Amino acid sequence: MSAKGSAAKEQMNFNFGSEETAVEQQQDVAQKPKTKRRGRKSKQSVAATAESMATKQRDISISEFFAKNRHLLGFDNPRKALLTAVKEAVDNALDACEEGHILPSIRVTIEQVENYDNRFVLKVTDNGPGIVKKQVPNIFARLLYGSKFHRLKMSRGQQGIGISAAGMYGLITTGEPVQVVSRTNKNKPAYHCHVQIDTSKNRPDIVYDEECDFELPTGTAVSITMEGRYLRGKQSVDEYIEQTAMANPHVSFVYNAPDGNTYEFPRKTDELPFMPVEIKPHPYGVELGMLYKMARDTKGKSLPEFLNKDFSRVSKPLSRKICKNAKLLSVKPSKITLQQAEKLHKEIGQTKIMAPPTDCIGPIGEENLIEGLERVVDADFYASCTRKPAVYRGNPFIIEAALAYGFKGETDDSDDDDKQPIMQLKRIANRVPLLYQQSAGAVFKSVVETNWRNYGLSQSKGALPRGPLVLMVHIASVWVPFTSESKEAIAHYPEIIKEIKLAVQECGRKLGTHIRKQRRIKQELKKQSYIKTYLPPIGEALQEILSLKDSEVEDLVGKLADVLEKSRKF
Ligand SMILES: Nc1ncnc2c1ncn2[C@@H]1O[C@H](COP(=O)(O)OP(=O)(O)OP(=O)(O)O)[C@@H](O)[C@H]1O
Repeated sequence: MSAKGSAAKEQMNFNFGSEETAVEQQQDVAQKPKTKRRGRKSKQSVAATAESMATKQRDISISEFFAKNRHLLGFDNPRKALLTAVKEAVDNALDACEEGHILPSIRVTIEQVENYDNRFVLKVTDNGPGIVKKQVPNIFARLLYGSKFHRLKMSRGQQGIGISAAGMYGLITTGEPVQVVSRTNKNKPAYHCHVQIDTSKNRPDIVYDEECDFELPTGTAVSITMEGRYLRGKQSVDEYIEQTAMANPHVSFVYNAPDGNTYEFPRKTDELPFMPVEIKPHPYGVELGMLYKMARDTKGKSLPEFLNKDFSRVSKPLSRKICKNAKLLSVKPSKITLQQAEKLHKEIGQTKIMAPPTDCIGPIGEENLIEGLERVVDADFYASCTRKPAVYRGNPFIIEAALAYGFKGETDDSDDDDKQPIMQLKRIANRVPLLYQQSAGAVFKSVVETNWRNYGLSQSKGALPRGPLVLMVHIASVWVPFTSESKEAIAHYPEIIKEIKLAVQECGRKLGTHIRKQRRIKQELKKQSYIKTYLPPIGEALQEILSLKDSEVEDLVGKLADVLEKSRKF
């Protein structure tokens, strides 16, 4: 064997372990000194072989994976788990009502189970269109099963994991199945079902089912018994409900909290929000591998037909132009090669294509944003801004911002900036409040990078500004780019950050004008009160100098006070 050949062999042995090396390795192990074990014989780890490992290699069901990694879905501790379960059920209830063009009326009830400190029954009832009997088990006891993942349309849910994960968490922590009652037609009975997930198969087991009555003509009630912890305050269920009410003025909420309190949020508007429609993907957002797969799976008979039918904003003439420029006019989509797909992909990138349609996303709207804020914050000043639609990775999105400044009932005469509270930042995605990981996402980054000193607030570097201020930022998109499956923070896409900054700056400018005016008024009032304090002694001095009568002095002081009043600039 040549030197080159033997070097190559050595290399191979090193990489893949030939028989020789395996024997050498065994000798190596045999030569290693045996460690002395004291006391009872403990089991020794036996070296695995490829064959012994092969006996253990098998499929992992998605539910087994998420049962082990429940923190990825927001079930990392009992307090957060309770919030996540409420959120999943309420988000679904709202999505279902809006898809059915029904003004949502939602009731959330959380009751502590007797004799258990940490066990709760959560029940969420909606007046939506209901769920057909056949789908109930899959929806509540099978992960990655849903109607929203494969479409491009704004909705709260998108992954198809939420409610079944909450049911699975309930089952794991208490052994209790999910209970569902749903009615789809007022002339028919409701369907009642107890269902639990078989985690090894990711399939539902129906424990019990029957026909029954339901309090509403159509709708769904889901009950989950689960381990949880109820604490009020920041990142609580209470805060989530309050912020959901703020971002959804068209929803009527009744919330029965575990401490016996009932909170009601009557709807502020009888108008349903803008109803988004489904769109096709935009060619700019499609990556090469996906384009290749889509072309081979398409029903289109030619490449231009594929581009025209499967994408938005590609007209027939434009689709022909793209294929012609890429010299692919005669290629059948089902026979396209990877190299041809790459040429097509390149040509798409070089062609000017209109931005995607935006009727797939609905903003809350400037008026509704303020109405929503008024629902929860009684302030002196409100401002809002809805930006024009923009696009990230081919997905259209809209950014909105609204702020409330100067909380009524809280006297704040302090000129000391350090005594001012830190701004309260509320992040909303597709009308759902995000309560965790505030500083991890694009909203926080954009807000701290905005120079709030320009708008009359104090701000330390890299921090939120100070002031009696609530700022709400909403992103509406067909696909919100969350940083994880638990949907807590928005990824740092530069296009999104830019839009957030522009929306926040517009509200900031309006706030700046208000704050400057307020400061002028304050200074003016201070000046006037100062002068008013000295009016009587001035009168007395004038009386002495000019020998005036008492009535003349009174008249003079009155006139001076009038002049002062009329000179007010506000
Ligand atoms: N209250 C309800 N009324 C009608 N349909 C519902 C209701 N709850 C759930 N669904 C249906 O069940 C599907 C699965 O819901 P699930 O919460 O698991 O996922 P999702 O809402 O699609 O997405 P995500 O995991 O992001 O929340 C939904 O897509 C919807 O079609």
